[in-house]
Amino acid sequence: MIAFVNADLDIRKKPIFRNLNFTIQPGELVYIVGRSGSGKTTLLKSLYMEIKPVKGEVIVNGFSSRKIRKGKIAVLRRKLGIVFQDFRLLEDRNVYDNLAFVLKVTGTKHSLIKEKVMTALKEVGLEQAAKEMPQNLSGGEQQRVVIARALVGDPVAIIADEPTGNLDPETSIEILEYLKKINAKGISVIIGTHDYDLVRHHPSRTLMIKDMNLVECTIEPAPSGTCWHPVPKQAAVAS
Ligand SMILES: Nc1ncnc2c1ncn2[C@@H]1O[C@H](COP(=O)(O)OP(=O)(O)OP(=O)(O)O)[C@@H](O)[C@H]1O
Repeated sequence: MIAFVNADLDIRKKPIFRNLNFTIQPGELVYIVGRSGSGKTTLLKSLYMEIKPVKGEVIVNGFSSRKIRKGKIAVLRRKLGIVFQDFRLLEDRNVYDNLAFVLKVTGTKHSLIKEKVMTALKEVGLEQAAKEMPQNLSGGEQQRVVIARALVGDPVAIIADEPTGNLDPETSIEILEYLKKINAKGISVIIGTHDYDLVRHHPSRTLMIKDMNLVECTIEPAPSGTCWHPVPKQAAVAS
């Protein structure tokens, strides 16, 4: 479970969020949407405690930002799979070793590594690519490897920051399908994105950044019907 309680988030003393109060239940798929610079990355970073609230707290999987000790942040992060827009795969290792690396540094028993890596690769349909070097794969395939890497440690939640930012629209939808499949297993998925088209294709709970806070919203067509905009829930009901 994720809970923000009266939380203020700053970046270098610049206020980004004020008085955040919301929860995400286990197993939810939630989009965080907002224009460039509104604070999507900041919010996602606070989930893995790279940024801590300057006031109030965020509680993630039982760890409070107010109480967590430095050593426990690594423990929390092991239960979170993190997916970035720019993949961040190790280019000097093949796909298998990129995943195995995560398990080795977290002290997984040697005898379990192969099975866990191959199971995660199967989840994203890439078991045949285990021996490939990441740079020989397409962008969409690399992002699927990143998703497998995020899954390999049996996370309670996947946190994805613009996971489709470098991909074409069709591949983006495919990536979302993999994330939805993972979510169907009960793993929470939190996605920061400004790709409203993607949200429209795979609708789910959507939180929009507005006035340094988050409002529940629905992705609705603009009057022209050609562009899609987030509409705050109350306004959507009224119209
Ligand atoms: N290292 C930094 N130093 C100073 N300001 C920063 C830094 N990182 C982010 N910011 C500022 O904090 C605000 C929120 O940034 P953030 O990256 O969270 O937004 P975002 O919604 O994820 O943007 P984008 O969609 O462009 O990635 C922005 O105004 C940004 O300029």
